[in-house]
Amino acid sequence: MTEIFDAIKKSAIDIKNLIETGDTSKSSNENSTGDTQLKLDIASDEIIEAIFKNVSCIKAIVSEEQEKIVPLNENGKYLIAYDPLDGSSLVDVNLSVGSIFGIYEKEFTANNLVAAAYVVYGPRVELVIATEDVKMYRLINNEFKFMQELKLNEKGKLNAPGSTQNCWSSFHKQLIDDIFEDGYRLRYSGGMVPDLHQILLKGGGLFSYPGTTDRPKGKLRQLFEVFPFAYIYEKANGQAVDGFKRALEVETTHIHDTTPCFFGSNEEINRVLKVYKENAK
Ligand SMILES: O=P(O)(O)OC[C@H]1O[C@](O)(COP(=O)(O)O)[C@@H](O)[C@@H]1O
Ligand SMILES: [Mg+2]
Ligand SMILES: [Mg+2]
Repeated sequence: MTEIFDAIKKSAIDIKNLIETGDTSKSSNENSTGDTQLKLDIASDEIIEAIFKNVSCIKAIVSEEQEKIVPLNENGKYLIAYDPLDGSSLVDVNLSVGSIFGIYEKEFTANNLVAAAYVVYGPRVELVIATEDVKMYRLINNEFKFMQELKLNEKGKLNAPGSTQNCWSSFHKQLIDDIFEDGYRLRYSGGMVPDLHQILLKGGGLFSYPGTTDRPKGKLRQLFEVFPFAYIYEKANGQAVDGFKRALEVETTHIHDTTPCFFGSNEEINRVLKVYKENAK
């Protein structure tokens, strides 16, 4: 597994350089979810694939930017699903973005996830790795230095509500309004990685991306976005759910499946579970 984390560190340095100098315009392609790919999405994907190819323990990969699973090394043990550049449209306005990695064994399903990691490209580059615990590293002079272990408190102060309000169900809107009523602060940049990183570092809160009238199954992708962060939040003493059950119990029928998702500290997630149980049909 160390080889995989070393490969992620290497790709992070290359992607940081790409973000600083690369072309932020759109390509003429769409990915499997129907998003127009930016040239940066494609270039980040190529960087990661080229680096992972040389890691013998990686059997296959699947990227948010590619339609199919790519076999790499027949005798490898691990499967990696990744979002090479999460929040890529934010590069244009110079907000933070990230890369997300889920490390699986046997099959790309939540119960086979064995580790997860993400990189935040912000004013500083930080890497968070979750195996049994959750550790944060910072890029200093081209090397990742260990900074701290991350643990969530029982309750936080931040609220990050995703999607468009006019597509929310009325009970979801009520839940979010009630949370603000209780004094939570709005912290939502539109980048899942920096938004979830902020909640982790500030000790807690709620990030939600519900099922909506236009997207009943939410927007965020299970393998590349939701499961890796669910793993990280659980290992940091928090929770991740789809409204009714653990996100890591959500079934995957296709590699590009999405799911509604909620990440946070225990108190906020228990509140979500209660409201959804009482209201959803
Ligand atoms: O603008 P919305 O609908 O709230 O969506 C924001 C979400 O979409 C994303 O940008 C999707 O990721 P990509 O940029 O990898 O497609 C997440 O980072 C973010 O949480
Ligand atoms: Mg993404
Ligand atoms: Mg992406």
